[in-house]
Amino acid sequence: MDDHIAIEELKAEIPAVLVEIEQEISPLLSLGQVANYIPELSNVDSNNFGMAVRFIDGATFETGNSRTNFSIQSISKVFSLTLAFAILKENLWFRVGKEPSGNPFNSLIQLENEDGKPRNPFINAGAIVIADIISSHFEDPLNTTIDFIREIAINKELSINMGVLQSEKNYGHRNAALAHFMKSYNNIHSDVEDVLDLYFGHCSIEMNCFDLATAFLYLANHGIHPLTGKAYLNASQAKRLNSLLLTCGTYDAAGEFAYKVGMPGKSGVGGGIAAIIPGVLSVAVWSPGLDNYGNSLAGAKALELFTTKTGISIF
Ligand SMILES: NC(=O)CC[C@H](N)C(=O)O
Repeated sequence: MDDHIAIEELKAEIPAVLVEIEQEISPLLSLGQVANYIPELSNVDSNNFGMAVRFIDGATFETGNSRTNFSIQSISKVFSLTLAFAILKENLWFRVGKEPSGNPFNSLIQLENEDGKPRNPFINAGAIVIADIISSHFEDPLNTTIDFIREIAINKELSINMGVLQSEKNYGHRNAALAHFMKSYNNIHSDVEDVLDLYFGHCSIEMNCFDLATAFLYLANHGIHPLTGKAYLNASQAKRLNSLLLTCGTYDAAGEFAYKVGMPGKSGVGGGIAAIIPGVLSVAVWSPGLDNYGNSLAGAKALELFTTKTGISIF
């Protein structure tokens, strides 16, 4: 079938699919556990659910609380990796691996066995190394990172939630331990404090589903943002980043997520998940209740229903 016709038929289906998804996930909203390591996250109402789909031509479909801001947390690791990948290119992989960890995102154990080189850029240790690379490269790394995210989200208003940032710092002992441990292996070059400020800073940015779907469009379009024409990665780098999202984007549940959803995606403990289908669309979903792996329980189900009902996935 002609690609264009297939895409137009897909678009026509989506409003009804979103209605069905919202109905079907509703009993799941109470089953997840909202992140409770900082008060700002534990106070978020678990009944929230939002979803936004954006096609690379800009067509948009949304449902629920798709314009309510939430803490993007680890989804920000995709944006920081994009910046670091553009700086170091393939040399990046001397500092951080590209294998699934099979361990929780904040695990310390593997790091010791592997001499301070994190398994991949999406576990906390890996994202802290990425923050170090950005810290060493830019004069004002946090503002550079935020400006980059504002640019790809096409939203100048995006900002950090200062309450979340302060709590991340107050309760960030495990991340500090990871950073210091890697410093002992000389895999952190800047001051640990500066690196953690950047890491906590980008985790504390707030976005909504519409913003996130917009921001992921460059990954759905071979590295070029289709709505601005700006290139952030070349096609090979975009392929590689998407491969990492598929194998590592949802931590030790990445196999299950790939099996059920069939899209490269990234989750965060704020309950967001953003995913893409190359050449077609990006989709972001938000529901704060998490499963045992720290991924949005209803959010992952919504994405599974999305690919199942529409029949579209990367496979
Ligand atoms: N998985 C996540 O979203 C973790 C991010 C969180 N800020 C942390 O460092 O623990």
